[in-house]
Amino acid sequence: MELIAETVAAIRPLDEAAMRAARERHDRLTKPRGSLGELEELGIRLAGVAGVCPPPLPAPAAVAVFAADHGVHAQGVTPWPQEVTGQMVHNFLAGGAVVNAFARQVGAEVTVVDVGVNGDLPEAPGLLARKVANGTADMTRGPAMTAEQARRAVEVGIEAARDLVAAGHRCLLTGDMGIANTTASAALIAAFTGRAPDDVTGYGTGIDDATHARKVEVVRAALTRARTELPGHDGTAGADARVASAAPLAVLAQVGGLEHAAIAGFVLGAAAHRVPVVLDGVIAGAAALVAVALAPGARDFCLAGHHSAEPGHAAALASMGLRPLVDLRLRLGEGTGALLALPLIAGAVRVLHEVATFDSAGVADKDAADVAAAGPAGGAREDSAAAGPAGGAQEDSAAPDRAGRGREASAGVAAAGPAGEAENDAAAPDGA
Ligand SMILES: Cc1cc2ncn([C@H]3O[C@H](COP(=O)(O)O)[C@@H](O)[C@H]3O)c2cc1C
Ligand SMILES: O=C(O)c1cccnc1
Repeated sequence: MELIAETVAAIRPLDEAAMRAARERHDRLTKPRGSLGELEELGIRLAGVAGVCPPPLPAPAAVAVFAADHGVHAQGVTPWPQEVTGQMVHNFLAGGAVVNAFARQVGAEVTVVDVGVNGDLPEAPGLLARKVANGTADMTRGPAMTAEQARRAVEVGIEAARDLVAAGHRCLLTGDMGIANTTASAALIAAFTGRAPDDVTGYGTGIDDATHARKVEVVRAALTRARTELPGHDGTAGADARVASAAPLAVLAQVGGLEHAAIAGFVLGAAAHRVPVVLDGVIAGAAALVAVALAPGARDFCLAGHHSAEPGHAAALASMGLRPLVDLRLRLGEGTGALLALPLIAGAVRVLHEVATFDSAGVADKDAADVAAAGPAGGAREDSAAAGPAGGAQEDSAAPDRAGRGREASAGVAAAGPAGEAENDAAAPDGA
């Protein structure tokens, strides 16, 4: 079978049993229920991704920076010369970019993938030479890529994910480098979400208002042209999102970039291997729309690292129902926003491995406290009402075998390694 179809077919839903085990475990840990907010949901989802509770820590982690050039650069949508794409690749390989500093900070490995930089790059350690073309064509004048180039670039991403997972990486992060790629991102996001170009086109690396106005018109012109070449398109903006979801690769070829294609493949590959993939900013958001249109189940394997200053990013994340972990008004790309989120993801997982349960720590369970304090959260009150005032705590202390097992299991996390207790939990939830 062809690699893209094979990868899409390999993507399975989240593992419900592992998520149930994680949910139940969260409720037994020595903290008020729900007190870790979205990190609890994150830990539960990661259990579903891995199919085990607790899920593996997201380490070692690897960020893949997909680099490519854009023909639409000729339309004056960015003040930066196209050569900066290749020059930044050298900087990544020398360890001198922001992505390298942040990767060192969180212990992630950086891999740079040349999927379409205009011009030759010398071989170098850390560089995967996977050039599909010397950049895309100008999307205002014709399709950015041929169907074959788009397919091949998606495969490059799938293969990169496969190889990083095979090398032992347990969390993948997306990165990008491509001068003018926020223009292609805006076009993809407009096409897939149906939003208007002026809603989703931002200031990229930093442009003046006149350049921004031109950029919006460039996105509009590319979409208008593309509609005439997409089978089944009636030429109206209202049909964009329907056509994009029915023919994502065709839309990708019309207005996307080679790095968008590769990142879409990277997302699919991570999902097929049941490894979480942390999305960086607007370029990753646009690429993930392509991946999710190809395989809706891939969405559950995506974590939104951060909220970029580019307006299209929020539109892309909202349409996939993903909430960003951090919001620092970054507008850089390279994988920087994804890397900054990694410690939060690790924290969400570590809680499930290391935090003691009420039984094991000898802390009185919540129900007694809830009844006394009638805490502010509606959920807590509901729970105590449902469980009754006698509560799990008393029951637990009256059942030494369960308390004992709890203590032993908790210690076993450190001694026997992460998976031990989890599998027990999944097989025989404690609270049953
Ligand atoms: C020195 C430099 C380093 C970067 N690192 C990431 N980007 C980011 O900016 C580019 C997109 O912005 P636009 O669409 O406005 O050209 C991409 O290469 C992206 O990764 C950079 C841009 C520059 C100039
Ligand atoms: O959101 C991003 O990742 C981004 C924003 C501006 C420029 N480059 C990347």
